[in-house]
Amino acid sequence: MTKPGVVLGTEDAVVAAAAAARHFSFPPPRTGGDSCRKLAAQVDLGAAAVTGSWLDSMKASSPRHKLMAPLAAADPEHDDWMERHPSALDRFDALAAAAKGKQVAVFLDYDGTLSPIVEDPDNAVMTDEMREAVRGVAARFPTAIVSGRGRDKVFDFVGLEELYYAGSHGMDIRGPTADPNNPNGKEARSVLCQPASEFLPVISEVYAALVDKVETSIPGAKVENNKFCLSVHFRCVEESAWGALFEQVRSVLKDYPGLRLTQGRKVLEVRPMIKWDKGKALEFLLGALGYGDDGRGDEVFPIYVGDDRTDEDAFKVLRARGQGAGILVSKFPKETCATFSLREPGEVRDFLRRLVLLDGTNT
Ligand SMILES: O=P(O)(O)OC[C@H]1O[C@H](O[C@H]2O[C@H](CO)[C@@H](O)[C@H](O)[C@H]2O)[C@H](O)[C@@H](O)[C@@H]1O
Repeated sequence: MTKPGVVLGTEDAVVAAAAAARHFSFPPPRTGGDSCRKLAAQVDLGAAAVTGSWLDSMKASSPRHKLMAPLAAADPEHDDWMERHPSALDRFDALAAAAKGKQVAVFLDYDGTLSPIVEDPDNAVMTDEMREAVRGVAARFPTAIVSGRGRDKVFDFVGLEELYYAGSHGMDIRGPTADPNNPNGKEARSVLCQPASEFLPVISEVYAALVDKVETSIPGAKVENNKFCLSVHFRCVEESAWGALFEQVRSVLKDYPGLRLTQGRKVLEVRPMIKWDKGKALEFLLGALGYGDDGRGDEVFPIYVGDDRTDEDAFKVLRARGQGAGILVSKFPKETCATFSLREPGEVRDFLRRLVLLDGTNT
């Protein structure tokens, strides 16, 4: 079946899109375009892997760019990037017009999107204001959290039963356990997807090995068990020890060819070697909501908000479907497949509050 792009519902949308800057096109072209090159979250772990290239990549995961503050507005790099990835708040009207008449569905990454990045992953709480904004959106639209965290852990942080949760980078999906529009009782929707369940024993084994080898020998390193995947944090590790940390991780993983290594923000992620990522989770959830390839796929307007390399897989899915809005949370110009940008979680909260006010045709 051919998938049509989003059909703008009003004249306003056409005018708004036409007014967009020269490098910016919305709805996005289905094949990606210049700004959507292959973004490698995964790095080769084989014999040819050079520690130097890993180090470059680890440094790139924590860029020290100039802040995108108003003062930086004269910066050509900043201007060019903002032209290609305008603020979702500034372009909210165009986005709302494109969504008109469609079912909005909202997908939210957690760390760096709903909660600010902090040194200790166990302290990455979200504010009550953010929780209320998410609660408001979930009362209007199907809403999912898509996180690298273990599903139970991210649920503990968010604490809203009416959401879908896709933990472990989408390898552990569960539907809502309560319906905000059905105050008379709980509704446990039977959505469940665990494509990597056979890897549970090996992940536990590697977790123990990494704690033993990396945490004990590299000061500041922290290994986090996210159930179907693991995080090796180096945010609190001296940069001079990053190479040693990578070598330790590689020496553990060499005995586990079924696992692969990817990168996030000052974190190495150990994941099963299966074709599953946040993009697949997004496709699964859209299908579960009745908007898969085989059904009413063109009737939905998915909005995906995320800050990390792993979120690029979801942005790519939206590009490929030629619909919805990918929104990258970043203060710095970054290569991305997202269409829009927001600078930090405070802007995400403001965006969610505006979404709640969309007129009634989007429910
Ligand atoms: O997909 P996400 O919800 O963004 O999860 C990705 C990883 O996020 C967490 O690590 C990141 O946030 C930490 C807390 O702010 C920060 O200390 C760390 O440097 C970041 O990489 C989480 O701890 C990881 O397990 C997730 O995989």
